[in-house]
Amino acid sequence: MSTFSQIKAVAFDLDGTLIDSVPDLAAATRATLAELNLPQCSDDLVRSWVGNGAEMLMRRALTFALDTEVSEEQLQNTMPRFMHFYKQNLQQHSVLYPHVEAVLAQLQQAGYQMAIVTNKPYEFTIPLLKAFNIDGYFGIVLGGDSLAKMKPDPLPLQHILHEWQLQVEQLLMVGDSKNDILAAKAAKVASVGLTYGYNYGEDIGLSGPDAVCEQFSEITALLKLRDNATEQ
Ligand SMILES: O=C(O)COP(=O)(O)O
Ligand SMILES: [Mg+2]
Repeated sequence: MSTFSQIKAVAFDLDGTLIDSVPDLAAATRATLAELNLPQCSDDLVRSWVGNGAEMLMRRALTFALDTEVSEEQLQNTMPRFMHFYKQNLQQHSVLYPHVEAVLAQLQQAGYQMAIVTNKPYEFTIPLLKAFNIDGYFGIVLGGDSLAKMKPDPLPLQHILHEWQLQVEQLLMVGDSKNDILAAKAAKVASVGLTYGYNYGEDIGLSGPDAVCEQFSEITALLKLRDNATEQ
């Protein structure tokens, strides 16, 4: 029996999995640093800082710009400015990755339950899903601040298992970061690692997901769905 044969529900990561959000995260980071008269950062640097939520992104940005550990006070003073700038432009430059919409539609049609498990703050997650018109696919949406702990902690996936009364063999986590794979392993659910996203510049295969995909459309083949998502 294949690892994926009993899957009934899929939990998707958001940034670097469904949406290439770095351009807008980077713009908000730069606007925040500019306001503080601090040195600027490239999209590539920001890409290497994404993965542990907005606060950690800003902590990494400030540590880079100040060239020293940032104080808790400075971080807490800066966060509202970053949140303000990002909220203003959540999807100006961000895009859905290829085939995302078609695959989600196909999975929905095939009867899979779908959820979002992101480390992004919840207040940004819903507007972003709505902006790309994919919010209707997800029965549960968890942001990094929705529960007491975020990925790589297993809590968000355990929450989904509990809410949907699933056995561990029935849930699949799909993500681009080792935080997704570690969370899946800790929750004892299967995982797929995507190579095109953000993983601190590391090879996602090194985290040991059950499968590695180069494109989102490969998920349908893993779940043995007829692959018509990309046949248009
Ligand atoms: O906001 C982040 O740092 C990462 O978000 P993600 O969990 O959707 O990849
Ligand atoms: Mg991600």
